[in-house]
Amino acid sequence: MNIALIAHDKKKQDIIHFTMAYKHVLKEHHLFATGTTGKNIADGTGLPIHRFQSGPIGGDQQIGAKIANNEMDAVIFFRDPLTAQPHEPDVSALMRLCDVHVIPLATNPAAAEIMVQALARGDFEWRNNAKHGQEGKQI
Ligand SMILES: O=C(CO)COP(=O)(O)O
Repeated sequence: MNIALIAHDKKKQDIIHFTMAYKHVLKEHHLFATGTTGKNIADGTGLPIHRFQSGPIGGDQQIGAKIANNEMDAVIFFRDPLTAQPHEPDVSALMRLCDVHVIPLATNPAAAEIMVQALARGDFEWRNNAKHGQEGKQI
């Protein structure tokens, strides 16, 4: 599965701890991230991860494009709900696209834990059907 990992600055430590704890699951998947989050995760865990631009300069939109193209299977996005973000429209657009394309989105560690455990159980196999069944179709 293709999994996007994103964290706002005050949540970066949380996502490093999370990816360390679930490295054994995440290493079986293709990982993508916004720039700084990706660097922190790669440095902290050694996991290979494709890094897009940093969020405020377009990384959220690049991940959104992958979602729109049905190329992302899950998004883990540790948002900071207590700090205004200069690129709030991009953040909202990314989450909106998850809902448009029915892509699982976890916005905090409790939800992400459930998501990763489901991933380990094979509960995301329906995404393979969604990818092969919907190619080129409008929704
Ligand atoms: O701002 C972000 C998500 O909206 C995250 O971007 P960085 O991973 O580059 O810090």
